[in-house]
Amino acid sequence: MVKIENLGFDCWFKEKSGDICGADYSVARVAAVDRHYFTIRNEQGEIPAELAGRMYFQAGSPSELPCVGDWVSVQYHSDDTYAIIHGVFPRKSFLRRKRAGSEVDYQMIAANVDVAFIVQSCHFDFNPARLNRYMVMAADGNVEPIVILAKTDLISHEELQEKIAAVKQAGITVRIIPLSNETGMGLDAFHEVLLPGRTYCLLGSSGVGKTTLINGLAGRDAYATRAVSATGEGTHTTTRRQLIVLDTGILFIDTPGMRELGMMDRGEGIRREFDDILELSRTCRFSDCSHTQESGCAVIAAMAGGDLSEERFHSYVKLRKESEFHEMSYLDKRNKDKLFGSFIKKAGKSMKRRGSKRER
Ligand SMILES: Nc1nc2c(ncn2[C@@H]2O[C@H](COP(=O)(O)OP(=O)(O)OP(=O)(O)O)[C@@H](O)[C@H]2O)c(=O)[nH]1
Ligand SMILES: [Zn+2]
Repeated sequence: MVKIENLGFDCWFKEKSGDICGADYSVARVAAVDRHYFTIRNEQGEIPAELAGRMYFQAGSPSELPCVGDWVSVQYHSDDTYAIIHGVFPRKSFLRRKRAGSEVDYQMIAANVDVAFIVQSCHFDFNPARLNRYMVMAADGNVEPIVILAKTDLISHEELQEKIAAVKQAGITVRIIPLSNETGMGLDAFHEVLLPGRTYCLLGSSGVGKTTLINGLAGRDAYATRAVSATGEGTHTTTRRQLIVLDTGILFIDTPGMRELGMMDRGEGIRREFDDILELSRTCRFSDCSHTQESGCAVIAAMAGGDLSEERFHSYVKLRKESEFHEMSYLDKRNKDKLFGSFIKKAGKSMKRRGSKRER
């Protein structure tokens, strides 16, 4: 059986127990969140959980509600098969990002992450400015960043030295681990960083080799999907495990928010990389020009005149489609979050339900 300390509950959190956890409460860690459905991890394993209705009322914003990695105080019910979360511990560190269009509203991505590996592939993905944005995010949340330059097998030794120099040139002074899942180079250095009871995450664009790295440590089913029963309503939802405990006692967090971060980033990259096309499209006759058949389309004119290659335009269209898809799914979720009121309504109902059970 693992102890709560093995899950990362160290002195820092213990000191705060008095304020958060009364005698009737136990401590557990949030392992997955899917809207109102929580999965918590304790010494025994994973248990579905629900927030006490009071928590919805007391939270000033959604970012104060528990997220993956948070330590929470809970009470167990139904022979310990189900838990109610009553409080959240202060966060030692966190990863969050500003919600689009807001200066003050944040989306929590994960809490209590000790080290974030910021992964870029040496090949197409390499971009020191983007690395720096991740560095800022880590610093904002008190998370230690380590840079991984992945897929070193795709470039020469000299090119790798240039890339490392470029990272340092960009003002990044943290540790850099060049590695390749293909040749095994650098994997030892990566493994040496990992300590039992500490929590890690991998941040970076899609396709840079994050999953391959984790699978190398954990075996294929580390993040396997698991059914979590939705409490009370008699429905079921399926949540991918977001906090995993490896056999070696090392903890990894991988949340949908982290994936979206990598995707969004790609959108930004596209805007920068294809700024010539964006510039052109500003001079199209119609502001919503699709650049396929419209008269007065500056993009079509540029292609006809040989100023823009069709190939370049097609790769722009392809990448934009991908990134729009991911940004849309993000907006979708954001809108759901905006319905914070519906959270509260639901909480009210579940409070009433529990209240009426007690009266019986
Ligand atoms: N050449 C090379 N290819 C690699 C390396 N590591 C992973 N790949 C390949 O790169 C592709 C993407 O790897 P993943 O591990 O799925 O990348 P990811 O970052 O998890 O991507 P998402 O799951 O989309 O976030 C796969 O086809 C891997 O086989 C490497 O070190 N060198
Ligand atoms: Zn056009």
